[in-house]
Amino acid sequence: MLEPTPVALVLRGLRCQRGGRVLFPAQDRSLTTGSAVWLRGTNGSGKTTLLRVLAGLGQAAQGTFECRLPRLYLGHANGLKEDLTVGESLRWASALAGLTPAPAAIEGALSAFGLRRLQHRPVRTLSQGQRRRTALARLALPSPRPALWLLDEPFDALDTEGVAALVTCMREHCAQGGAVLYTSHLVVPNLPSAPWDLQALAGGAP
Ligand SMILES: Nc1ncnc2c1ncn2[C@@H]1O[C@H](COP(=O)(O)OP(=O)(O)OP(=O)(O)O)[C@@H](O)[C@H]1O
Repeated sequence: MLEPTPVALVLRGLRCQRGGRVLFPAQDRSLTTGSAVWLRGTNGSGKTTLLRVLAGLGQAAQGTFECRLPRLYLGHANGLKEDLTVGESLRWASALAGLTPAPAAIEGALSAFGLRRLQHRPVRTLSQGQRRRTALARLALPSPRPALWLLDEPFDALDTEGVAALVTCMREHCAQGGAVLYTSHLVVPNLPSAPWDLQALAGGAP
């Protein structure tokens, strides 16, 4: 008999609020390891708020959730320091995550996002897409354990090649027993994903 796929995340009646308003109906959901889930919803429906709560950066209004994998959250903002180079930024992000990747792993992650040629360039000289690639490169570092990635609009500012690099990275992560919950306003090609629709409550949208 096949073993059931392990659960990465469970939500039980979870609701979130901003500015004192509850944003969406109670969510009862689960995400399994090895899967990517596309969190969809209109502007203002509460996707960012929900991801931040799941990342431990905000409080739920009601309900609970249980995450059975380590979490890695990447928000809208790239969180880069203007004076660091691309290579230093990746090493800094690794250190913040408690990782000390070997030089070959850093090179591999830079290559995965087409950044090797830019590795000595300061962040302040990068375009928006190059900044996004730099922030995302940490996803291509070898990880000691499968994780749940919580990615808020990770495809923003990426060109076709950047989208393909991130899709490859997400697919490999799922194949290795990780899980991904991401938002995107556009359909992402070649990324099999289960949809999760967040419906704003009346008065919850802009
Ligand atoms: N600082 C704030 N104070 C009060 N309300 C806020 C604040 N920030 C956001 N909101 C409101 O919370 C709601 C949910 O915002 P959130 O950013 O989670 O939505 P979203 O689904 O991620 O939207 P988008 O698709 O536009 O990124 C919105 O209606 C927004 O107006």
